Parts: sequence; C-alpha cells; structure tokens
Amino acid sequence: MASPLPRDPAPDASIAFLREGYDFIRRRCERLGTDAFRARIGLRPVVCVRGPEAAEMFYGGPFTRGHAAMPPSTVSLLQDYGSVQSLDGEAHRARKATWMRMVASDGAVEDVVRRFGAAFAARLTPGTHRLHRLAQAALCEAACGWAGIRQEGRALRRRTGEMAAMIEGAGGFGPRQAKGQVLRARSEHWARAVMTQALADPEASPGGTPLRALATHRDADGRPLSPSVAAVELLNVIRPTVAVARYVVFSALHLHERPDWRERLGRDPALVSPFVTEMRRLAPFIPAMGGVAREGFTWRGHEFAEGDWVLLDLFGTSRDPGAWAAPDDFRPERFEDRAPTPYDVVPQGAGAYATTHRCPGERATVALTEAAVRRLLATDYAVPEQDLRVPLHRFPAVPRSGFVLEVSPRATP
Ligand code: HEM
Repeated sequence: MASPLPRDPAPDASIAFLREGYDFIRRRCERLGTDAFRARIGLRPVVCVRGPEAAEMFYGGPFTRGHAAMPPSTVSLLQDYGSVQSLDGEAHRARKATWMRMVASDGAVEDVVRRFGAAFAARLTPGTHRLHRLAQAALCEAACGWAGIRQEGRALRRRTGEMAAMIEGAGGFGPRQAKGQVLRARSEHWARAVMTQALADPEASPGGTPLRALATHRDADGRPLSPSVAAVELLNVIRPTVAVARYVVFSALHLHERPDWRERLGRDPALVSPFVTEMRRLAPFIPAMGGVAREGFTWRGHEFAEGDWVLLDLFGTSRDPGAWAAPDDFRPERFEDRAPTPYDVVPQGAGAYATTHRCPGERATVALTEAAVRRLLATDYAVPEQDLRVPLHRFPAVPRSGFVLEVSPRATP
C-alpha cells in the first residue's frame, strides 16, 4: 500500500511555478508540512521533493535524465543529446570517468584557475566595469585555453556571447530563449568543426586537455565519440565554466553587503573557503533537477512506479529548515569547522561523483570562485548606486545590474 503524499490543490501548477520560481517547491513544502508532495506541471503528474534525505534518494535512485525529466521552464544548462548527463548505468560510468579525469584532477583544476587568475586580473583595470560580463569574458578565455583551444580577440568575444546567451536562454522564454537557440546553433557548428579535426588526428591536440581526452575517449561499447556528441561535450566544458561568473557576482554581492566578512577575509584568507561554500548554498542557480524513474521503488513508504516524474528542489534542499538553523541567513561560520555532507549543499547535485550525475566541474567551480574572491579582496573598488535586487522568478538569477564596480586608479597589486 502506498502512503499518500500530500497534493498541491491546483489542477496545474505551471503558472505558479513560473511566478514563484525558486521558491515554488519549498513554499508548498512549508504550506503542506512535508518534504514531498504531488503536483501537476505542464499537465503531467510530478512528485516534488526537497531536503538531504530526498537528495540521497534522488541521486542514489534509479532515475534517468533526458528531456522528459525536465519541467518546461526549468534550467537545463547542461543537457543535450548524447552528453554524459543523458547516459545511465555502464555507459554513464565510462563517460563520467573521462569527465572526472579531464576537469576534476588536481592538474586540470590548477590549470583553469591559473588561466582565469591572469585573465580576470588583466580585465579588472581602473575604470567602471559590469562584473558579470567581465567575469564571463575572463572565464571564457580561461575555459577555451583549458580545453585546448586558443581563442582571442573577435573569436573569443563571439564564444563568450554564445555561451552567455545559452546560459540566459536555458531558463527563459520568447526572445531570450530564441537568441540562446540561434547562438547555440552557431557555437555547435564551431565545436563540431573543432572536434572533427581533433578526432581525425588526436595526437595533434595538446596533451592533457579536454580536447585530447574527448578525441581519444572510448565509450563503454569501445567506440569513439561521434563529432556531434564530442562537440556537445566540448561545449559542456566551456559553457558551465562561463556560468561560474554568476558565482563571482554573488560573492561580490556578499562582500558588498557584509563588510564585516570582507574585513575578516582580509585578515584570514583561510575563511575564503567557508565564505564560498555559504555563497553556493544560498545562490539561486539551477532551481531543481528532474528525473524519471527507470523502475519502481519505495521511499518512505511511498511507491514510485516506472515512468514517474520526480523533481528535486536543489535550491530548497540547500536551504532546508530541517538541516540548517536560520536557513536563509548568510553565515559562513557554519562551515568553519565542518565541510558540507554529500547531500546538504547541493547546487551542483549530490552523492558520489563517479556513479551519479553530480557535477564533475564542482571542484573547478569552487576553486575558480575562491580565486575571484581573493582577487576582489586585493582590489580597491567602489560599488556605485545600482539595482542589486535578485529576481527569484527568473532562471537563472543574477542581480539586475550585473554588479557594476568602479576600480580605483591606485587599484590592483
Ligand atoms: C556555476 C557552476 C555550475 C553549476 C551550478 C552546475 C550545476 C550542475 C548540476 C546541478 C548538475 C547535476 C545534473 C543532474 O543531476 O543531472 C551538473 C552536472 C554536470 N556539470 Fe555542472 N555545474 C556548474 C559548473 C560546471 C563546470 C565548470 C563544468 C565543467 C567544467 C560542469 C559540467 C557538468 C557536467 C558534464 C555534468 C553532467 C554530469 C553527469 O551527468 O554525470 N559543470 N552541474
């Protein structure tokens, strides 16, 4: 006997989901006094869940991704046909091993951080800048170099524009999404040309780079990647690295709003790590992740059937009131003497990297953001009057102004 989950009373919650954005699932959890409820989104029945136990169930359970798993409006920054995220079981494990080697090894993380450090510092010159745009350009330069593809001048500006538009378009509608689609086609065309050449002569691509790793990878069936799948994976290295710009902006926002923390970090650089963990816990990025059950199973007495659609609230899990005191408050001291568990800070997924869909770029993301925070701490800048509000109904969110800063002429070391 399945134990009945509470149900959102609306006949269809699509409009509410769009209106309430990041708060949609957690508001209903609070209203219904639960961590799991049934609803309908886009006329499809869905079970919405939140909290560390739900994250463990979702990332450890038999869920497949793919387009049917995502709600119409939810950000799908990373999905694409044939990518690691679309694979399951042995096929996923084989591809994921290559991913972990190419973006999560010590050498890989050091390389991208070094490239970003130089590109970020070079752009943070005296004058007025929009930090979001500046960080996107620096990250795109770093990501392309890291991947093994040198891009400069106009080509780099094109790549940055394409990546930024895809990220913006992923959760948007109308013109925003249309622009993302157009620029996506253009960057896929570019990436396919790059990968066709690399697959034809893998030894010609720089050793130790994602370009070489993708060109020499063999899937679980022993076959190399097709040019189009390799192109998708190449873009899956560059695009989410550019997306880290949002974390740079949210970090700058906390530095601005919490001068006490800015001062503490200046005195004790070891606190940059808890500061960035707390920023990632709170930052609105990918609101929720969808999965479709590959087989039936029982969780907390509730029976899931094959084909059931489940949405894990990533935003609400990291702010779960059952896991955190004052969950919405910015308190980096939470992480001064303990690291997050695999299931309580989940903006990039949860569980074990090798066997789940948890983000292989998480180490690089953290290291890049920490490097940006250190650079901002060492830079003399003012934050002029601007609209720093973060609209929570817009996926993916960012302060409205993009965070304008005025770097002083005496500025950087
Ligand atoms: C702001 C930074 C980032 C955020 C918020 C983010 C978020 C996520 C999330 C939530 C997932 C889990 C998807 C799922 O459960 O199916 C994921 C997976 C993934 N991410 Fe990230 N990510 C970020 C940065 C990166 C970077 C820097 C890279 C690459 C260098 C990357 C590459 C990937 C890939 C390839 C997957 C699919 C993994 C798999 O299916 O096993 N991400 N990311």
